Amino acid sequence: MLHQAFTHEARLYSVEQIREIENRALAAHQGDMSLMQKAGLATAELAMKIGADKHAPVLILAGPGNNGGDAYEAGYQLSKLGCKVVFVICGKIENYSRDAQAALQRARAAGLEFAELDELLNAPQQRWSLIIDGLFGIGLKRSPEAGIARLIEFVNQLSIEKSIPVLAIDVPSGLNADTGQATSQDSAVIQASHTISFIANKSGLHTGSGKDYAGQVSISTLDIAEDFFPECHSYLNQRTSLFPLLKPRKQNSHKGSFGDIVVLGGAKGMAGAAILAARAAQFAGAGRIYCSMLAGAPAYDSLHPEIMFRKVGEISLPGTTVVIGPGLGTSNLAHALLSKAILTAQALVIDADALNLIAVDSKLRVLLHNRNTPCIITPHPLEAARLLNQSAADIQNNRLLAARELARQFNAVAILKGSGSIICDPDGKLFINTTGNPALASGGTGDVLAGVAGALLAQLGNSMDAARMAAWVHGHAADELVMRGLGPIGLSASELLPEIRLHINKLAYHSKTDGRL
Ligand SMILES: NC(=O)C1=CN([C@@H]2O[C@H](COP(=O)(O)OP(=O)(O)OC[C@H]3O[C@@H](n4cnc5c(N)ncnc54)[C@H](OP(=O)(O)O)[C@@H]3O)[C@@H](O)[C@H]2O)[C@@H](O)CC1
Ligand SMILES: [K+]
Repeated sequence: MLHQAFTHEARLYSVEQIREIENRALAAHQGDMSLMQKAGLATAELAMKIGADKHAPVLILAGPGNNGGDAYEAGYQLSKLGCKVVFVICGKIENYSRDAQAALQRARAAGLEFAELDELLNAPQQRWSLIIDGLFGIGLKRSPEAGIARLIEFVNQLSIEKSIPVLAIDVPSGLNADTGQATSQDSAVIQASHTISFIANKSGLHTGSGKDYAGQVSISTLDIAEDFFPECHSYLNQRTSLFPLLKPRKQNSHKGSFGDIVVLGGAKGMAGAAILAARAAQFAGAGRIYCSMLAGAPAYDSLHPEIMFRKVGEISLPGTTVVIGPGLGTSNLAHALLSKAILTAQALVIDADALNLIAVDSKLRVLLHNRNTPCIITPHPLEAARLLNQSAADIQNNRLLAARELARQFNAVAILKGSGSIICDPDGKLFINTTGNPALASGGTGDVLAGVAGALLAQLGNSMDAARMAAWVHGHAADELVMRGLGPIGLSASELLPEIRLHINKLAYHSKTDGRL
């Protein structure tokens, strides 16, 4: 099975799939400990690593379901390790499952401390070494009601003011584990510094708002055997799976070996977008780069004279990889160029205004469908909303579903941009990107991504591989620059270029040369 090539950390399962795995594992009764006891032990072990200590108590919030059961087991294990714990019960315990009842009884029998919610809210000065969030896991169905929402806000405030780590059990409470969104726009979500995800990794921890709420994610499979896991179709887009894609270059190669890129865009007032995409294609290793701008081409790019400018009517597209959209506008000429590109380009990246043109023209969709190989489309949520005739909020509410629809409807590999960009092919195979940060939320970074995707498509010849590598290297370049203090505030799209070049070279050569280029 393909998924076995990926680690447990890299495989993403839906809540529905996790419920199935859990049910099968529960029915099989493997080992002496229940899954909940294992979950509690794994939580306690992580808690000890990230801040639980013997000098200040650990605050443990236990909710109305099995997530609460995990919390009691974790507290019990922590007490055995010498930590003082204080539980706050949130919700009716009459409805607890048998395992959760047993966990609560074990904690009570061990004489552990329980506090009332009001006591906690009225004692903001109490010092805690760690807060464990066991309010809701994958069973969250609606927005936390007022009392629990107030508790979540209280905990978030406390952890920021006093720098207390917050460990979320399975999922930060209030977050949808599939979509990475809160149940409604203003509903409360625990802001965790760490999340321990049980049985499998979950998409919602890595896309949309998930990255902001989950903090550092670790996985515990609860020792469930590999056979219990079904084939999975969603993965994290990580560096390790990109290594084999870009091969070291042969000595006997020439500029024709690495593809001709044609950037089409740059209407009046937006010339910079096309130039950025062209420069990005240069830095990402394309052999020859041409640029045609609707505003009229300059004689040359003085910073990168290697880019060749051609008049719009003079450019030939067959045999080339076209990047169309950066600064293209939506004029009739833009439309005509897009039709021509879809009909004749060997390979294609469609970005920005080219996507807006497709959104309102069903004939262009038909042309896209008739292409033999999927192109790459790179919408941000608003462009995706136009393409799918939805609102941007609809897109964000279920980014995975939106990416799958985009890929299927447009016969494309879609890169749905945003926090945790999603890369999906027309068959529904999906990757969530692991790199990138708010430094990329500035003008021009999308043009750079389109240019890099074009150059990698020309070199790799496969839209999914190119899209995955482009998204990863684009985000990783921003991460590295931010680590050196060059962002997130004020990082410009142009500064990404040399960093992208560095990391593409590392991907091609690092594994072969033990880190040396
Ligand atoms: N089974 C096992 O052995 C294992 C389970 N595991 C653990 O169990 C977790 C899943 O447990 P779960 O299914 O009980 O769901 P959970 O997330 O605890 O919440 C459900 C409760 O919350 C309630 N509720 C929901 N929304 C609400 C709201 N907004 N405001 C108020 N109440 C709300 C809901 O009420 P209801 O809607 O049914 O009325 C129900 O009572 C999983 O994430 C993992 O941590 C792992 O240890 C592996 C072994
Ligand atoms: K939780």
